[in-house]
Amino acid sequence: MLRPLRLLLSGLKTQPSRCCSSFVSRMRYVNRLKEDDEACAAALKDGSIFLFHRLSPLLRRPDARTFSPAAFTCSDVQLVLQRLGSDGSQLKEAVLIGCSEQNQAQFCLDVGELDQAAVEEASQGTFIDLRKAFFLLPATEAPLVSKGQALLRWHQTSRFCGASGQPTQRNRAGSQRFCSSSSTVYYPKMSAVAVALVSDGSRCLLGRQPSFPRGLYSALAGFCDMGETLEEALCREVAEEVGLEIQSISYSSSQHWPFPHSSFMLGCHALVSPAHTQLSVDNSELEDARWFTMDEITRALQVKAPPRRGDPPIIWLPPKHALANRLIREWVEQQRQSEGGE
Ligand SMILES: NC(=O)c1ccc[n+]([C@@H]2O[C@H](COP(=O)([O-])OP(=O)(O)OC[C@H]3O[C@@H](n4cnc5c(N)ncnc54)[C@H](O)[C@@H]3O)[C@@H](O)[C@H]2O)c1
Ligand SMILES: [Mg+2]
Repeated sequence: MLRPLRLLLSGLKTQPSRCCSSFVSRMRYVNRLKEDDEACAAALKDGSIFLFHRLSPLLRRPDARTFSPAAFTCSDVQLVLQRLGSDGSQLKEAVLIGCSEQNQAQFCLDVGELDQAAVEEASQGTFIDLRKAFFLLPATEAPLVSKGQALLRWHQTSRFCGASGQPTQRNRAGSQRFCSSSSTVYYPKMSAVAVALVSDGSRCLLGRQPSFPRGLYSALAGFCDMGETLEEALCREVAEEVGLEIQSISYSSSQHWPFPHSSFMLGCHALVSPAHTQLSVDNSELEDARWFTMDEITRALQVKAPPRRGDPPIIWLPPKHALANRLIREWVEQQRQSEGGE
């Protein structure tokens, strides 16, 4: 039977098209939802929604060892909201996060004005602070939750225009906010952070801030200043924090880091001249910085969990989710390859 044209057109709007590779069509679909409020509202009806309570994501435990972010359908969320006495209009506050490989639009929604325990009971999950949740989740799922939280936080802190002081209005997807008084469009922001794993050829340099848990050492990092290149930021931060000059900077990879407020981490490897490895640590920034041998790093990588109170002191490294961990592992691999090649 022929479908009416209106239905065909609405179908085109609410599903990724099938003309290109599935990745391309998903990316174009998400882009369309950001620009078309009507298509976005329709996509929400068929989409999945991740709930947050005052920026803490709702997680479920499919089994004793696994945590996963709870994904709800729009009608599930409506039921939960209705059970708790809400009229469901909050659903309009949902923010688009992306699109799953199953072509389903993904949204996040903060239900912070409802009673936390009541939502947990109705949805059979637990709201867990992102600082904990991020590391409980598999590395494949943590970025989705951290992106959702970052977008929700941005909306909560961007309600007014910096130029006119008037309230801003969001589009349906939540990908931008607009001030009709000053005609300013605001987009979600990230701060760029440069991270360097510095090596002298046989050792690597790690430091710790006073706020780090006991025994944790990480790669040197710092926020990029306005107008700086990545390379300039890395050279400045290493000079400021440990008094060394670096060279041979090579880019590794990047990640979104939700702590404390949405940073865009850019990870690099760098070298110091073996003749200039004497550290001069700025104790206003770092409590300690040291050179670590390959043996020390290999041992530290084997530490599976942070030491508990009363445990003997040990050195441990950032968890797998962190870019610093990746840089350290890449360095170990490079060392192994160069030892094998000698
Ligand atoms: N994912 C990872 O592997 C990884 C590794 C290292 C650091 N980090 C993160 O990188 C971030 C920056 O590292 P850092 O603390 O060494 O930076 P840093 O050395 O630049 O020192 C932080 C200080 O810089 C100032 N600052 C300048 N611009 C800022 C901005 N846009 N936002 C906030 N503060 C700003 C503040 O005074 C702040 O206290 C931290 O949030 C840390 O969590 C992540
Ligand atoms: Mg720093």
